[in-house]
Amino acid sequence: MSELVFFCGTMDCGKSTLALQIEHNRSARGLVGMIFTRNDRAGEGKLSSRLGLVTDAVEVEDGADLYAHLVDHLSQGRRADYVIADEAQFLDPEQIDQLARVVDDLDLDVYAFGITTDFRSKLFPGSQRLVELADRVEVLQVEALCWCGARATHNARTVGGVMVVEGAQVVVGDVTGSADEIGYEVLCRRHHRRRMTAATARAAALAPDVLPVSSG
Ligand SMILES: Nc1ncnc2c1ncn2[C@@H]1O[C@H](COP(=O)(O)OP(=O)(O)O)[C@@H](O)[C@H]1O
Ligand SMILES: Cc1cn([C@H]2C[C@H](O)[C@@H](COP(=O)(O)O)O2)c(=O)[nH]c1=O
Repeated sequence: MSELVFFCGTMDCGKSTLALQIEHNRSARGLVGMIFTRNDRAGEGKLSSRLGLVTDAVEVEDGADLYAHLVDHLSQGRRADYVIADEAQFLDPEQIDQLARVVDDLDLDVYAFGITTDFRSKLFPGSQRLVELADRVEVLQVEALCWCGARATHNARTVGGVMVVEGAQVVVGDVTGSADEIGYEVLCRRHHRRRMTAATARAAALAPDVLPVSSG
């Protein structure tokens, strides 16, 4: 029985690496995958991991019909034995419905990978639809860590290391942003709520004691 599986986690927890491993293991056995992505940091039509691996993929455009894309592909006599969709948080809810239809009507496994929540800890619409429709939701086991050592569960957007809470939902970027550009940092919930990033925690630790010291 084919399935729609949503592999999720914070940024930088190994989702794209797992997508590439699934692709590698299946193609090593002669299977052919249809790989979708959207807004990968490596550029259009790429699925890339921070471990340095990258593969070609179909860039999903606004309004593209993923079910129709597969039907066209198959009716041209070309193969697709399974589907991978990386950066699935950027897909429209309708496109997630199309992926569910690929599972049900074309009997192909669909493996979707993405972050569930944005920098304000709100669900991305595509991820919400995946949680609603997936046969299985798998949280990645290699956990990313907050600067405090706790499991990172939230994605913060930063400018110069300082967490921001205003802005567009979609801004492509990385967890290694330079000082003045928009970047991201994964945090535990406590530090996301307190807007305390590694940089602001470091600055607070270095600041002179704010409590008055008096002998009386
Ligand atoms: N130099 C490295 N050595 C070992 N593992 C690394 C290295 N750089 C990155 N990683 C691993 O890659 C993970 C990020 O993988 P990636 O697939 O790009 O994440 P995601 O798609 O979830 O954002 C990190 O959490 C870490 O486990
Ligand atoms: C939190 C958050 C992230 N993004 C972007 C930043 C990256 O380009 C991707 C996540 O990629 P990864 O492979 O999981 O690291 O999403 C965004 O646009 N908006 C956000 O709020």
